[in-house]
Amino acid sequence: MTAVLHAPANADHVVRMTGVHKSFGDARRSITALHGIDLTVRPGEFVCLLGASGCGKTTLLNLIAGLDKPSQGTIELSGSRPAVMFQEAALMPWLTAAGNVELPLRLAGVDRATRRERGRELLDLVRLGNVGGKRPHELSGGMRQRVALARALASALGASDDDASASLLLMDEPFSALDAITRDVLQSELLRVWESTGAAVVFVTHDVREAVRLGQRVVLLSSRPGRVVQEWTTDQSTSDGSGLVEAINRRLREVISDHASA
Ligand SMILES: Nc1ncnc2c1ncn2[C@@H]1O[C@H](COP(=O)(O)OP(=O)(O)OP(=O)(O)O)[C@@H](O)[C@H]1O
Repeated sequence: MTAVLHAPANADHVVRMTGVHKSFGDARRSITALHGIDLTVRPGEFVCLLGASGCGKTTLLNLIAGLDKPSQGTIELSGSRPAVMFQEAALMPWLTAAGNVELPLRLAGVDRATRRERGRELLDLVRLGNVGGKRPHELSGGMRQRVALARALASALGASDDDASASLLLMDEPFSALDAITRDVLQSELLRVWESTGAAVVFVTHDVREAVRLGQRVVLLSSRPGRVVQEWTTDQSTSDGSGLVEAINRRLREVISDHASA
């Protein structure tokens, strides 16, 4: 069975994937990118998807985002369509930072006064309240990613935070093109923004440290075809996470070498 379903608004999950397979190509030359994925993300949860290059992380996000359809299995979504943020900010160069943040609201038919106010609020949230009038080429890479985050929040949350519990933000290696210092700053900014909005986040990365720092749960995918190999719950209150980073790195190395010798 293949289906993308809509769960009731008060569901105990923002997305539930059951037995999801994804293949590309035709019967003669087919690539299986994902094999039997079962994954549930609860409202407000922060889940990191970790795996080696080519294991199907982006494919999985695209399926949740509705940008592609599963070959088999079901994907149940509650709330509205998830918002996506990519490695590149992909801002509209002719719009100001504020104009970019307001764009999803404009497309959703939100009136001008409300979207101006909401745009300002979201730019303030990502600490860019003073650059709303600048265009993307006038901003640093880190600032552009902050604008992209504010725009994704506008798309996920809409004109107010009232229904944030059903919102889902999908992030595909959003900080991997940034230098280490900017990445570190943006990771803590993202945690602050996540805590203040209450939206759920699915964050794709191949960086174990980043996954452990950000996620409440880290889900490891095998090399292609991607399957869920193991999951860890992080408990950031009791340790600095270094033991967990080491354990996940060990498992990741095993997964990669199993694949190389298969
Ligand atoms: N549209 C497509 N047509 C054919 N093959 C595809 C398509 N999209 C992805 N693939 C293949 O599916 C597999 C998974 O790709 P995907 O981009 O999801 O991996 P990934 O884990 O996100 O990789 P990376 O970390 O390098 O970005 C790869 O082998 C890729 O070549």
